[in-house]
Amino acid sequence: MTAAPARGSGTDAADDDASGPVTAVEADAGPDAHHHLDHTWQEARQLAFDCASPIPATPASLRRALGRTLAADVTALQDIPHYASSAMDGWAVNGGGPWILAEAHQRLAPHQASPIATGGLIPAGAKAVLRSESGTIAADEDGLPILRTGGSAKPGEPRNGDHIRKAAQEATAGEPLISAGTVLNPAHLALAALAGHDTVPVLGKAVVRLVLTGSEVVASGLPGPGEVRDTFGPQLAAVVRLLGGICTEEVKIGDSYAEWLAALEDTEPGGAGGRPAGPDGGSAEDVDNLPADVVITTGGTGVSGTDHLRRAVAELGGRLLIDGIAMRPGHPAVLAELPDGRFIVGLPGNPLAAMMALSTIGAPLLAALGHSARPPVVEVPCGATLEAEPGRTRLMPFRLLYGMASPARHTGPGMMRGLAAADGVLVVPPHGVQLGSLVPAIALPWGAPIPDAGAAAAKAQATPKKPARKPPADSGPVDWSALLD
Ligand SMILES: Nc1nc2c(c(=O)[nH]1)N[C@H]1C(S)=C(S)[C@@H](COP(=O)(O)OP(=O)(O)OC[C@H]3O[C@@H](n4cnc5c(N)ncnc54)[C@H](O)[C@@H]3O)O[C@H]1N2
Ligand code: MOO
Repeated sequence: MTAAPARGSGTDAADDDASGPVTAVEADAGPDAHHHLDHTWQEARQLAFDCASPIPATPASLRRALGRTLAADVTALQDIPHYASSAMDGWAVNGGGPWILAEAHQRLAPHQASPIATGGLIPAGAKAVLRSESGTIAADEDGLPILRTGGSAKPGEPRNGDHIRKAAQEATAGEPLISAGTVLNPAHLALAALAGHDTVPVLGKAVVRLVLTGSEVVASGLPGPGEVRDTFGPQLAAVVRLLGGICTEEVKIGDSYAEWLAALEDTEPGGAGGRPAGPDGGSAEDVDNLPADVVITTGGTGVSGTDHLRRAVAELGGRLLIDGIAMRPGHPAVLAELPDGRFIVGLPGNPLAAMMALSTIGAPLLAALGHSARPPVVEVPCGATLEAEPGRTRLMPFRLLYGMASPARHTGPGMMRGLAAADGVLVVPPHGVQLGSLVPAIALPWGAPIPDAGAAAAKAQATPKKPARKPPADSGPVDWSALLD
């Protein structure tokens, strides 16, 4: 097998050596075929990663910072706690009892006490807090109220310092609390608030705008003949989020060129009929007002009179970085860059084709913009023999059965059933795969990582072992795919 002449650095070994020669192939022949060479699957993936630089760090409000990666250490802006406070409801006291009651917050002289609530500021002069259940208010001989220990008070209570939370107990001003590189969880956000921060610096992520096209597409109910239910609205924003982008807006347009051009021209956040796309949209804070870094379109990548993507990109002065990938499904996928720096990811309209195109070029692009490594390609033992299909890589959703990858059923370009049940996607090289041999695979954005049998085998080879007992003659791999429903 030939190693890939990678465009740029960081090519996965699994990409190269398991997927055959990486030479560009002729686009499908036919009256409307494009007169250019398609990129191979490997080239497209690498190019989509290499074309983008990480988006600079930005301040994010605490509510928006969950799951983001901290770009710089968070330090305490002042002592935490920044004042001594009471840990109990009761009285702040100075010295031993009985105590004369003073006004709250007033400096306490010896044998004076004043009422205090949990969290209340310890007044000057106070040495301890007496819990409310350990004290009683009585009248002295002159009928004035005095505080005495009683109730559940233990002997010697209160000792100096009892129930006082000292200032700086948790941290002193300037102390680092959360390290750069941490992926922020809810407790980190609470700690940052405690430390006095309103925002935290986070690594940049791509802001993504979705443009869903097609006048036949209906968003709810049962579609009539010639209509289709929208499969992108319910999933795309979520998948973009799983791939490391922030989906701020979703725009639906019909099939006219004017609508296409307007949708791609529009850089106004929240402009032209857009609506917030799921949980990342909504109430205005940081990201909602940022222009998109990436526009993902669906449909219109084909060659019919209503397929306007390439023309709109050209009219806007953009350039096509990828115009067709030698893969199936998802072949007509497009990656373009506009003069203002926005990337356009053109996904085919067929639902499975779109998701395969998104995995191929959208995932590495969003990873590069979002400071992440390129999603890995691993190797799994193939549970079926897959014939050669010269000139194109096939992306096949698979189920793992007894550790072997069996291609799922219902995986036509317009289907979602196979992907919905899948454990990952096989990247079948043009020369096919023999039953039992290793085949490259990628994980699903929402799925568990796939155990890398290739890496495990390489490790086992590197570690000399006792000779294994000879396997029985009939112990070859079994094609389990008949078990798939
Ligand atoms: N003469 C040729 N025709 C086609 C070719 C070709 O090479 N020559 N390629 C085929 C392939 S492969 C694909 S993929 C599609 C690409 O189509 P488009 O990107 O132009 O998408 P549309 O034509 O708009 O739609 C295709 C298909 O997808 C349905 N669709 C669109 N949006 C949605 C949605 N939101 N939810 C569900 N389904 C959607 C649409 O109704 C069509 O059925 O072109 C082939 N044709
Ligand atoms: O590439 Mo189309 O992507 O077969 O459906």
